[in-house]
Amino acid sequence: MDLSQLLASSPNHHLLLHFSPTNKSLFNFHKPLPLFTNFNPQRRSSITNYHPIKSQTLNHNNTPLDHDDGFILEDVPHLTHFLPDLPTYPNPLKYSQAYAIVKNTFVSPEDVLAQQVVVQKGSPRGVHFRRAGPRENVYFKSEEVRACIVTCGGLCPGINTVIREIVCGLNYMYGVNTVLGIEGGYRGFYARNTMELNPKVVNDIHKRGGTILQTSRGGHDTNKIVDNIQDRGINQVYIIGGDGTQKGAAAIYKEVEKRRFPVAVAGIPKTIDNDIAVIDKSFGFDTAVEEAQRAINAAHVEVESVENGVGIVKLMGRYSGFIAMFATLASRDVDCCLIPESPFYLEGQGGLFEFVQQRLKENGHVVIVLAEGAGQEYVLESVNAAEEKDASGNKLLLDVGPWLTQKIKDHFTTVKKMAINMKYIDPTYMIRAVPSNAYDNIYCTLLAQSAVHGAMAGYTGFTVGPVNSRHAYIPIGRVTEATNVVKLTDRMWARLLASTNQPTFLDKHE
Ligand SMILES: Nc1ncnc2c1ncn2[C@@H]1O[C@H](COP(=O)(O)OP(=O)(O)OP(=O)(O)O)[C@@H](O)[C@H]1O
Ligand SMILES: O=P(O)(O)OC[C@H]1O[C@](O)(CO)[C@@H](O)[C@@H]1O
Ligand SMILES: [Mg+2]
Repeated sequence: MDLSQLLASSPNHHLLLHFSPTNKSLFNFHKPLPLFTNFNPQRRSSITNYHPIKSQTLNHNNTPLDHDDGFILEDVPHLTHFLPDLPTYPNPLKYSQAYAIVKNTFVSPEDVLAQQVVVQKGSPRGVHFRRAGPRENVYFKSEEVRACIVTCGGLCPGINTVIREIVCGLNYMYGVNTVLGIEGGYRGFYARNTMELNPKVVNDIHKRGGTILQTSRGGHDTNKIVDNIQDRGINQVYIIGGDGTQKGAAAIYKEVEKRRFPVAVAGIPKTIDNDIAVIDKSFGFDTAVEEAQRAINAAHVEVESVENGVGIVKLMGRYSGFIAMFATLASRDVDCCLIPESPFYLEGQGGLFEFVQQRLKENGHVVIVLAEGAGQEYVLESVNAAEEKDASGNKLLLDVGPWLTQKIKDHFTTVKKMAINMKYIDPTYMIRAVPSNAYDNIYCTLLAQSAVHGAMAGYTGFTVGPVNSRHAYIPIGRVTEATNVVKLTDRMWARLLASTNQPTFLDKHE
């Protein structure tokens, strides 16, 4: 039995597959753990803590060889899990000019990607995800597809490219003519209009930043959204957004499944903060880092042209300092990078004031890159503000930029009696409102095409994204269970410290 037959015959949504080298077929199906039968994103942590089953091969004395492959496939749901009689059709790509001479047009149902590629001899094979790409059979007739696209959460370079490539991918690869754009985020399903999308309408939208569909926070009402999906006869839903959006997508998928609708729900992860777990990097991040260089460069030019110049550049990053870290690593003009993951302090030995003074003495100027989520506890102390939330329930951050600017000014003028030239730059929205760069445009195309192939193949409740450079279908709960943050114990942060030679702020002396 091959995997596709197996999938079609299984009533379970999440299969735990276990590799056995003694088997001819790559996959040896084990009865799924009950945990996987009713997938609940809230319960994902127990899956993470799951200990791989040991495969025990008997030797010729009938005693088990202690041999642990530890292969785990964290699979995505398929429409046939709740609609077992769903008809299937040959993939139209079989007749596509584009794929005419491609050696392997279709991804083998047995192709998977390893989450960990750095392993030791003898280590368990670990977690794998299903490889993204076109499948030999599809579960939709092209002329019957009614797809929709929605964009939610904050902006990010490349959203329009993803929209464009979903529309063009559906049309050019699968002959789909009906694609609706849902306007204004999740609430647009029930409170706004839709727009018709076709290759002509989306032709040059990738040249613009933002989203032609508009976006919003809050307003997610699962029942109203799924009612609307039903009323409009939509059978493929493409949802572009960050961690909050993906949680919303998981809820939509669950409701669709409960109602047993033949609707594929595909998530495309979007976040300027690069805070989505599992995937290598989020689209638009590269563009944002590049755009941040312009602000850092401006700060550097300003401060090196005056006496005792202090430049501060505030960049986005609520809980994850990736933009600040990568922008710093790329620039070489940054003296110190402050991120939410690495607490800092101002006064005393090893503090920021001491460091600024030292760099002013050595170089005559200093540039600080500050992630917006850094030092929130200090700002809170100084302004004593009540906690506010946005419409989606995300905590609204206090503005650390002006706070730090003032602190440094006060310290040098009143304590050190030293004149400094402060230049504060806040390009936060500018770095995410630009169109995507060449790299991100290609990345967005791959994401969009992978999402289209996955939905056409009947997968649902999945997020698409690169895992170790290859695109995979990932269960939505897997990308929302944790936030991707800069790990101070990883080498990347050490590389930054080695490059800027800034204080680590680890040894505060009270
Ligand atoms: N737990 C949740 N369940 C259902 N819907 C949610 C959930 N969290 C957020 N949403 C919805 O998802 C949409 C976007 O969420 P949010 O504003 O948090 O942005 P995001 O997708 O996380 O993107 P980003 O953080 O990159 O701006 C909103 O419409 C919000 O109502
Ligand atoms: O667009 P808003 O609602 O001002 O939100 C800004 C937030 O969105 C993000 O860009 C994430 O999308 C954060 O970096 C930032 O804090
Ligand atoms: Mg978010």
